Amino acid sequence: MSSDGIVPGETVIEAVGLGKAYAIFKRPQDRLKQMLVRGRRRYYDEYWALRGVDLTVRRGETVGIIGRNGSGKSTFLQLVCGTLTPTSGRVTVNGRIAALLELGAGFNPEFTGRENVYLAASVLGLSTAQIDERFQAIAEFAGIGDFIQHPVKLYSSGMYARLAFAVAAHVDADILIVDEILSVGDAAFTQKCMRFIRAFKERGTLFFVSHDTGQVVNLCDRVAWLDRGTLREVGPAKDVCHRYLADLYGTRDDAAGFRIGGSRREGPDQPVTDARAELLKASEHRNAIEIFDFDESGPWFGERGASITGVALLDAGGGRPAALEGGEEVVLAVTCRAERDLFRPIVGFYVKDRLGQTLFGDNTHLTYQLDPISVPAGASFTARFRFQMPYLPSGEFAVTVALAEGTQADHVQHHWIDDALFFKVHASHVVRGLVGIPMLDIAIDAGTP
Ligand SMILES: Nc1ncnc2c1ncn2[C@@H]1O[C@H](COP(=O)(O)OP(=O)(O)OP(=O)(O)O)[C@@H](O)[C@H]1O
Repeated sequence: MSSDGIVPGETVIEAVGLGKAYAIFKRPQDRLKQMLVRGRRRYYDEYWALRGVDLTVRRGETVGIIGRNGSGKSTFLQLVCGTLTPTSGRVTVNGRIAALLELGAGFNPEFTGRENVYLAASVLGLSTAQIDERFQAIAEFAGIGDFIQHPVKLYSSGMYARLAFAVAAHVDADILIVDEILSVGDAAFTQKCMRFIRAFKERGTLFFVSHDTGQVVNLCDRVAWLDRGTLREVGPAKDVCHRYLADLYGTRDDAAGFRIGGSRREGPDQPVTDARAELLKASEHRNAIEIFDFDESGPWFGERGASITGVALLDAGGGRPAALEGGEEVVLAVTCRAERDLFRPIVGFYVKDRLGQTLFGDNTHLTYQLDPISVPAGASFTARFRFQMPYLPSGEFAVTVALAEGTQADHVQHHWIDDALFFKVHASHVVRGLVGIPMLDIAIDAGTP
């Protein structure tokens, strides 16, 4: 690979000045008028979803496409697949493309899953005999059971994605296009797809669209960043994702407060204070939280390549009080030990109420996605989540903690402990809803007569 991330070799996709414009009619009747005047007058505005895109992709490359919502990613991929025709420029493709697009894989909704497998695989160039041979493997990969005999219009979006992926995985494609489809599957299926994608990378060309830049960096050699329909940058995955994220967060790369790989803190450190905070503290509604000790014996699962050894809810100064308060700044500290070398550890937590409803939670993935950390075997490390505890209704709460390795979509779960830490809220002014949020001001204005 060269310094700009380009893999040398035969060109499989070449887009030159590629563009797609849509006609936007202000009123429905304008569309009719336009048909009648046959191009002699224009009753529409032109909207360029994609404009002037030049991109060359070589055999064996893995190229990520990133960009904000509506930046033209799907339009570009549909032009490459030939499901859309360009308004300007051209795109040439040399090889068999299997596309997994966010909105449909070209299945006929009235046909059964089985019929669609035959249809889609034959469109992709397989003979009936080849499909007969592979059908069982496709059905097993999809794992949708008897649903394969039912019309796909009855499928959930997850089932649809499973079948689409199963077909694409078995048609000997040279080029695989994966557009956000992984976001609809469950975790186990996503992992299966990621294993397939990784194996596919060894032999084919991959186009990969995801809003998860960590996953893009993990998988792709090069990244193309689309911005309002134009190609803003193409280059090595990590560099381009870095600048994209900086742009997304509205800060320059080197701006204070934006450090990819470290913790990111913006704005003042002051928590948002409820206008009645002092009043609440002094009242019978004082949101006192009693904290119990870390319970190592809670139900757990995981491969134990690393372990969670401690969970504590601390005050803002890192002290370990017996009680905290809703609305206050707190730190949840999760201490872990690597039993073997770890690459990209992710530590996360959920807070659940006594009915098991998740109130909130978070993990370290986003913070470290572009500059992953490694931990050598035998070393201990602590993830700290500093946040403002919401006001909670009275009752008992449990914190579930997890330690994984990989990315959000593709990871090994090392140690997941349900109910690792309990806490109890003794009184509250929150009478409705799962949590109370700080009210910055509450007032009744005098009405005008
Ligand atoms: N058929 C259409 N008619 C008019 N405008 C369209 C049409 N299809 C897409 N667009 C517009 O083109 C722009 C690019 O859309 P596109 O779906 O390619 O973006 P995207 O980057 O894939 O977005 P997302 O991340 O939300 O999936 C958007 O502004 C969209 O509204």
